[in-house]
Amino acid sequence: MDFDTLHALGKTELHCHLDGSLSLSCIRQLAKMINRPLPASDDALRQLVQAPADSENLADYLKTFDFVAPLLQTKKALQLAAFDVVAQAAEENVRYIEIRFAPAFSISGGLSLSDATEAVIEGLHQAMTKFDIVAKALVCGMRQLPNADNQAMFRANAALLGNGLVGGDFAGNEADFPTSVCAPAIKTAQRLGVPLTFHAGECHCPQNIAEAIFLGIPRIGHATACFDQPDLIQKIVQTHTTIELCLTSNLQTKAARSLDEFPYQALKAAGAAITINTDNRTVSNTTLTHEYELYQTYFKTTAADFLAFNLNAINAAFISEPAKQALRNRLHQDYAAYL
Ligand SMILES: O=c1[nH]cnc2c1ncn2[C@@H]1O[C@H](CO)[C@@H](O)[C@H]1O
Ligand SMILES: [Zn+2]
Repeated sequence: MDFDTLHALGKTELHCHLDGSLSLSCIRQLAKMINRPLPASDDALRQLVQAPADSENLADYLKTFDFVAPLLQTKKALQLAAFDVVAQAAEENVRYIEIRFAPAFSISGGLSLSDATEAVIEGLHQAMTKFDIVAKALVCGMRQLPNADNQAMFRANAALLGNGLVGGDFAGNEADFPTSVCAPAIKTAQRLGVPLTFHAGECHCPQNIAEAIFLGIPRIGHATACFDQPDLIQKIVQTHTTIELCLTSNLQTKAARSLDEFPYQALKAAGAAITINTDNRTVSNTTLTHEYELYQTYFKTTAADFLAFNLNAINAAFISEPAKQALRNRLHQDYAAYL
């Protein structure tokens, strides 16, 4: 399929970070609101908000997020940001998206941990009235924060579940803070009834994936380190764990040092539930359409495969069964001409 066809096809995305996906025009608007000077040329700005080409690891990649954090400290800013990311997704015919962000990174201006989420939800709702898309929010605990902080974040947000907020995640510094360190906060989120996904396997550490599955987490972001671990892949399949693959991001963080270390082929051959995601549209300089094009080029992924991955995403989405059925019907229509 050519790029225009991939662009026009209906798509779904489970793994997209708000702060890593702001358009340059939104970044300019938010910077203006706090009188922060930015380079005049978009090329120069892009250099500041994209991961450096020579990122050596996840920690390097994550440094890029420091640039945007000061821009996301008011309700208005978070609302505009959420609207902006949904607009980008809708433009490339994403029908369902879950957008994640870390409330703990948006409280330095006086917002509470739930104010921040309410503002994001407001932006998502505004975008849904304007565009043909369903957009939901996930709140991220951060691995490097104390468990008490992540527990407080999930407690503060649990009351918003079902009203635009549909679940939680853990992101951040995986190399120094393995899954076991986060277990107390994971268990708190689970006790509060927060459906969870979880970043794991981005630092050549299959154990972090295994532990997350052992803790009962049904979705794993990345899971890159399973590429050469057949027993772990079997575990992923047996437990029906859904994997949120992020190809471009993995090549940048060196989670996969080459395409051979990307787990797509191994997971697909084993029959695992895989999904295609951008991770960070701006930091990784990508779109979902571009990711599809890469899979087609590198792995000969077909329209039938893309449909199956989208249905996997719908199955794993943190929404009601009737909402899932409506999205499935839509996707079947979208792909019918290409099967
Ligand atoms: O690929 C990733 N792995 C781990 N953490 C990430 C990744 N992308 C973004 N974040 C982290 O998640 C926070 C909330 O959106 C971001 O601020 C960033 O620190
Ligand atoms: Zn991520």
